[in-house]
Amino acid sequence: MRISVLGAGAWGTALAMAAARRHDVLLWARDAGQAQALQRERVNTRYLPDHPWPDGLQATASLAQALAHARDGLFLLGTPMAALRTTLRALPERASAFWLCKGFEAGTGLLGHEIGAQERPQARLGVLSGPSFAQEVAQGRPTALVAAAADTDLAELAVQALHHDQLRLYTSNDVAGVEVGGAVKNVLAIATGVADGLDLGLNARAALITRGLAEMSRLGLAMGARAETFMGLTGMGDLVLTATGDLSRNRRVGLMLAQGLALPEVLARLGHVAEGVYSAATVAQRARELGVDMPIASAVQALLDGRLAPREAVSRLMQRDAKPEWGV
Ligand SMILES: NC(=O)C1=CN([C@@H]2O[C@H](COP(=O)(O)OP(=O)(O)OC[C@H]3O[C@@H](n4cnc5c(N)ncnc54)[C@H](O)[C@@H]3O)[C@@H](O)[C@H]2O)C=CC1
Ligand SMILES: O=C(CO)COP(=O)(O)O
Repeated sequence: MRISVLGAGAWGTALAMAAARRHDVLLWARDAGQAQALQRERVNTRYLPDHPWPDGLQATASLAQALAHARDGLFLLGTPMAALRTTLRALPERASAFWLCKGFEAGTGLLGHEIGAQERPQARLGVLSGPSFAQEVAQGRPTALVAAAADTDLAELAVQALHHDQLRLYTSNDVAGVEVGGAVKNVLAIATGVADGLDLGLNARAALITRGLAEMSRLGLAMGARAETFMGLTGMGDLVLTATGDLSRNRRVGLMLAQGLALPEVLARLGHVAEGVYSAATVAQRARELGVDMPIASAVQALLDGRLAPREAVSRLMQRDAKPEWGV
């Protein structure tokens, strides 16, 4: 199969490497210098150093070439959420594509499938998500992902592209559920990073993860998702990974904020995108519109906006009235 991966960050590169073991894969980097370096060095020194490329992977800075390459194959969109709309707009009208980004679009508050319906209504579109640090996938360590699409044949195309010994692909048709899980877990990972950075303990972290999962599920159900999706890989699975794993950029944002660093300094040190920073406000916005209570996500947003200091954000959560664990 011919596959083009658009966006040469850590995750786009890791999946391009995985697919290239069995397919003809072209990785598009928007920066010509970066594309030349990738092609010459056959390793992504900036985003995924120490992981040499398989023979089946080539890089280009020509978007036209990348679009032609997978015209009848599969596109994997590896840009951050902020670039998903423009990337979708560049695709052929009837392309088959999965995006890899996790978040709500800043400003509009839309999920990927809602942007896709606006920009490429005739294309076959889906989302690839699940607990998966790029670095571990590049190392060939066992990982499970979910390919979610309304079109079952399209989900099967993702399986053909990526399913192999160390990478297990599950399929789903709950696109909204898979996307809400991926977007909200990033915001929650900032919260557990803050709690761990303040040394609040393992009890606090378990409470944040569990109550965060309840918030994620409430929002998802209000948006038409299915409850079981939040118990699966793209809900609980990705939340546990990101909230506890130090490879997570979102968790590291929380850890650094707890040390007292200002957000611009945190982002400069990170050197990668941390989608939770950009999604926190839109999670809160969608929750407000739908009348869904999301106290942890709201506290993270207040922290990122500079309205609360890390300890104040924690106090705000602890001072809430007692209530039943389930129900309103
Ligand atoms: N790194 C990981 O372990 C995983 C990341 N993701 C998601 O994948 C998405 C991308 O993340 P990473 O690859 O880790 O980010 P990264 O920070 O490593 O790289 C981002 C890449 O996107 C490129 N980019 C930014 N704006 C662009 C535009 N307008 N057009 C083309 N390219 C553009 C940058 O040049 C850079 O190459 C995020 O939404 C992230 O949440 C999902 C699963 C795992
Ligand atoms: O989505 C991820 C793992 O599934 C990566 O999380 P971070 O963006 O926080 O590193």
